[in-house]
Amino acid sequence: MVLCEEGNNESSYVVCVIESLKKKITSDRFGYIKKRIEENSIKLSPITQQSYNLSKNRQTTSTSSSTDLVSNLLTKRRDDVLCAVDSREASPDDDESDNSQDEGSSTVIVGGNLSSKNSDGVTNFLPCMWSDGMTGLFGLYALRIFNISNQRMQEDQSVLGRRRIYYDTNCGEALICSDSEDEAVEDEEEKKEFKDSEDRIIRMTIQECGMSDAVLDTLARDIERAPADIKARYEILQGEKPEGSSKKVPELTVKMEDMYGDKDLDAALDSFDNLFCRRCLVFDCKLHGCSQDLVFPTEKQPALSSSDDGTPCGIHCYKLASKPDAIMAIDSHLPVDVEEPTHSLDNARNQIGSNKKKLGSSGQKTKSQQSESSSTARASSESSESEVQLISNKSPQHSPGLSKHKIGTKGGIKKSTNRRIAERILMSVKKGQREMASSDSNSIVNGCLWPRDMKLRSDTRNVIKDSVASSQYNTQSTRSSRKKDVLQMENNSSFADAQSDSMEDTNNEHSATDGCDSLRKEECVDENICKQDPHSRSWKVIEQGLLLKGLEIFGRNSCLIARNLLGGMKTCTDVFQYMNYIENSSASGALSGVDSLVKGYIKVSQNVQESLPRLPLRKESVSQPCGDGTLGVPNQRGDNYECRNMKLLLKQQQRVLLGRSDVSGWGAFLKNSVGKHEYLGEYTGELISHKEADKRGKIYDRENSSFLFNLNNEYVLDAYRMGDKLKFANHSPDPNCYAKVIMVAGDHRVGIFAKERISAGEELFYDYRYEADRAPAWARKPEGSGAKDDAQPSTGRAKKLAH
Ligand SMILES: C[S@@+](CC[C@H](N)C(=O)[O-])C[C@H]1O[C@@H](n2cnc3c(N)ncnc32)[C@H](O)[C@@H]1O
Repeated sequence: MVLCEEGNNESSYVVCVIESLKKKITSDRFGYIKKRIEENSIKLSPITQQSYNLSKNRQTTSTSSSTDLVSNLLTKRRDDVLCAVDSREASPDDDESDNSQDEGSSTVIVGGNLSSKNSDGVTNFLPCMWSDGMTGLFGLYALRIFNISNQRMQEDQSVLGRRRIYYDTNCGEALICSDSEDEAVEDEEEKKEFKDSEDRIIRMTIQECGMSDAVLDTLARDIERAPADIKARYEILQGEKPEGSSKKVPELTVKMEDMYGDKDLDAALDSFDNLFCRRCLVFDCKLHGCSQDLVFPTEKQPALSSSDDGTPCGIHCYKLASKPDAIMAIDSHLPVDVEEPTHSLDNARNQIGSNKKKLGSSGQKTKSQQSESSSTARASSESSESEVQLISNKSPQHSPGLSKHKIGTKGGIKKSTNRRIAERILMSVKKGQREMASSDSNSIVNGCLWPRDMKLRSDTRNVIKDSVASSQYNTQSTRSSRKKDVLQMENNSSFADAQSDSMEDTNNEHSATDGCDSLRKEECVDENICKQDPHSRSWKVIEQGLLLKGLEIFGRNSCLIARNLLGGMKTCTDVFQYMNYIENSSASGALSGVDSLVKGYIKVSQNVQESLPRLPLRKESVSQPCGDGTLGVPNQRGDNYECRNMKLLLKQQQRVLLGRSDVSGWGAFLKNSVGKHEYLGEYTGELISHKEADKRGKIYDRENSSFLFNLNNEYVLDAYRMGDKLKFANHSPDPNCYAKVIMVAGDHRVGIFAKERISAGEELFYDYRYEADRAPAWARKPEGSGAKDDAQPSTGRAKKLAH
């Protein structure tokens, strides 16, 4: 420490003291950081070494066998993404590439092998481009099913909640735009916290030089606060730590530990592994609950056949259900930290909870414990990334890598832990089998739902209740813009339709045990299905739809389908049994509706060459016409009504082209002619809150270009930055299309349908249904047109409304 001489000038003495304190703090800080870097590099070295070994091992293995898909995995993934991006950029005007926007919105980016087109010309694995150019960075790790859940902006990410950032018309640079004075003031007034280092300078300087005005002034100048604040802070500090009790040098060290102790590398990595959502690319994603397991095409198992390495994907894996002895093998197969299957979000959340707890209690743990737990967590997380292949990759060449990994992981595990895990899994499996048996018999005797179905049913009902309640709320409401803004669902036949479409039992709000017929119309669309095998009976239409999608994406891999698409709904065993049931059902006539679709997919997926990356199937080759009675439901409205959800789910949409509109800017045009009520496609976009929408709307209104669509009383779709081509459909009071909010797999989604027969090449219009008091001139209904506006007056921004 520099020695300061007390002289006449008190102020320069104080400055000298402060400077020397700062130097001391800085050097302590450097020392501490250096120490932590060294510690962390020691901790990291086994991990990096292990990754290096794995990668090296794969490389060696792949040289010995050309069939190994995981050869030089890291380079391959990088190259794949670059290729995909290149191919997209190469053909901007290509007709097929037009379609890529459509496809892009439902694209599943599955690590590498982002093939842009298959031989049938069906584009499937194209990267969703982030407007901010993040694809290159995150594309490798993102599994994104944009269409299914769109993208929910978190409140804390709110553009307005932070710094009022908007995006310019070129979709590129952000505009910083403060449009709310109140919020700006609020931000300014936010109290600045004192840093630990500032606290120490205040305390030590005053202890050294006293608390004269000159000292306070100098400190105030240095720390950029008011002298009164410095004084108040010192008093607080004194209250926290009575004078005289502080021992200067040790305190400094302890303080450093406090300051940086929580910035532990393990904790950070744990957070990343467990809390970072790889779909939305944010931490603590509310939509997906946690980080998603990653899936790569190399994981895709072909037919469930002999070469299976027997590694179960979790306690509900069909491999365990069919062969309980296999549990003993888990000892050497399961990643150490896998205590629960990742079949449901709940489980995942629980896992997060426990991880959080682990982090929270890190103070009680020793460092080595922390290190061990986190590296095992990482190991399990890694298993969700590349090591998911462990589950599915059956190539014998890959096995050595796998076993290496296991050995590496196992190194830090005590045998007793393994035994405990195995015992727990054994118990769970037995319990599961007991429950399965009893619920099965119950369902046969009473003809009612399985317990799991009951839960789902009640969950679904809650969702519906919420929707109905909120729609009632909305129709009654005159309280706020939001309430008036959203769908008038109850009065609105469209939403009632939408509900009855997928949730026929909304009105049957009796007890869940009222009998299966009334409750299960939704899942047992086909009464014949109810009478069939229990495997089929318990499958809802939406679950079957997801299974179809799963077969299309992963092939016949029950582990991956269950985990990625049917989490919380069906287990791996359920999927496996159902697929077997379908496959073994003899005559094609014995299967109806979706069952035969599933069979088609199973059949085709078996034929897909195993060595190729996923080949997208032509939907037309396996789909069957709807509304012809194959679903067992009379064609109630004669307009393919009952297929709407499925069409949305399966993206069976029309080709839409982009062109210069007859009315304004760009417009959407239909490539082929369609009949009345035909499903044309989906209006997709970012899923944002109404608050966010109102804030963005201000900017959009200024630009006279809004892509906001009112989805429900919680969310608005904003297609400004991303969305399907249908977002370019313009408004007309006498349109040829209409928009409808439909419940699909528990999500509200917007479908655009033909209001009449539309010829090929026609421009598509629908009525934006802007509220009268907010509609721009071009969307106002002509005076005396007699058109009744059922929208309530409100104060928010104009948003499109469904019928
Ligand atoms: C969803 S965008 C439709 C695509 C738009 N034409 C474009 O080029 O981006 C909605 C915007 O298109 C314009 N628009 C849509 N229908 C219109 C109409 N009938 N007359 C004038 N402008 C219209 C308005 O500026 C509106 O905000």
